Amino acid sequence: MNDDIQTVLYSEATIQAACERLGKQLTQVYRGKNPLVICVLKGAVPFMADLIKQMDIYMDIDFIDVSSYHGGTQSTGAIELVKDVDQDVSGREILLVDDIVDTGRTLAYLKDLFQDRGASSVRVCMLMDKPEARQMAEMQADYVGFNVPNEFLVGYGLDYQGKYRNLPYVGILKPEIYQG
Ligand SMILES: O=P(O)(O)OC[C@H]1O[C@H](OP(=O)(O)OP(=O)(O)O)[C@H](O)[C@@H]1O
Ligand code: HPA
Repeated sequence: MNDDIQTVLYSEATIQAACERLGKQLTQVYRGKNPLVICVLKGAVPFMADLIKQMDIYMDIDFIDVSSYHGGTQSTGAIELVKDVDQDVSGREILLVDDIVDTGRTLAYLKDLFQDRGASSVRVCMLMDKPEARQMAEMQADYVGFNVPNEFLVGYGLDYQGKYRNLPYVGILKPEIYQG
């Protein structure tokens, strides 16, 4: 699997340092607030696991699964709710945790969903922000690990056709992998 990678953009150590920095920041923001921290499946699993270990606060966690890429490199535009959260979000301070904001469509869908359900706040923590790909200009994350180039990335949760999520770093695939 590692042989399929052309370039490593963010090493394991660089990602862990970002988790530590974000975790400290979020500890200050949420101390005493008992937030509901929601992991956006599946891509955010490695980031969620590392981030929450760096947050020294009481919290609840939950999981939601929405999908728009269906395995390929282009957003299909239509967001599908595959699995909802288990908990009532009304009156809760929500922190959405995801691996990447790209076009912004997933984030727009999720913010609307939780605001409509009466959350008292909805903030967003993304490991990566790809600003050049944004189709919804107003969609910004509140806390971001890295601004990334406008390339299709894999690793640390990000997949191509369901694979590469388990790489401990983020990189770019060799072109021949896309060409089959
Ligand atoms: O800003 P956008 O263009 O909407 O893209 C961002 C979303 O795309 C990816 O999820 P995907 O829909 O591929 O599901 P996955 O996490 O299960 O891979 C990623 O994890 C984000 O949730
Ligand atoms: O760059 C990406 N790679 C994998 N999945 C994604 N979902 C949005 N952007 C990306």
